[in-house]
Amino acid sequence: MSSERSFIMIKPDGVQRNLVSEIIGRFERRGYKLCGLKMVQPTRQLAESHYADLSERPFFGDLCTFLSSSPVVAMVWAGADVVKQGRTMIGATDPLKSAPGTIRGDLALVTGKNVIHGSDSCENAEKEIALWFKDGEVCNYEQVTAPWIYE
Ligand SMILES: Nc1ncnc2c1ncn2[C@@H]1O[C@H](COP(=O)(O)OP(=O)(O)OP(=O)(O)O)[C@@H](O)[C@H]1O
Repeated sequence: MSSERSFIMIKPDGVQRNLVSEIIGRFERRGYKLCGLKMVQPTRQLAESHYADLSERPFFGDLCTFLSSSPVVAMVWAGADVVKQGRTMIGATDPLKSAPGTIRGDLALVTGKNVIHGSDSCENAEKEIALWFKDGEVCNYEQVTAPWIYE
């Protein structure tokens, strides 16, 4: 059983479009364990910190304005290979290049409104969890269904 964790965020468009249960359901049904969840309207500063790696890109300002424009659902999911598998479930950055069956391939059309974020490495996942969650807000518990999910 893996303790790997990923930071997954339903962006403002996903919340406004009532896609929260659809997205959470996909991670639940896959077998992943929900360890943290909160709704928050990010400050501009939090949005800029989250996307700091993109600060030199021309779309950085618009991206941070968008992320702080409305509430998001911030989550921690745990389980086997969750960082890579989460990215696969999410699909390509450009929804038009995302395969059907992926979240973006099924639910989005443009890069600037691609409904969800997922960590791109285990190291970044832990950094993002520390940025978005305070101590005590993320739970570490035994998933009673684990023996029915893992060998
Ligand atoms: N060329 C672009 N024009 C406008 N927005 C962009 C562009 N490229 C990326 N973005 C936005 O910035 C976000 C972060 O870009 P990144 O390259 O890290 O893609 P990603 O890892 O698929 O997305 P995320 O970090 O949100 O999971 C994208 O999800 C998208 O919303």
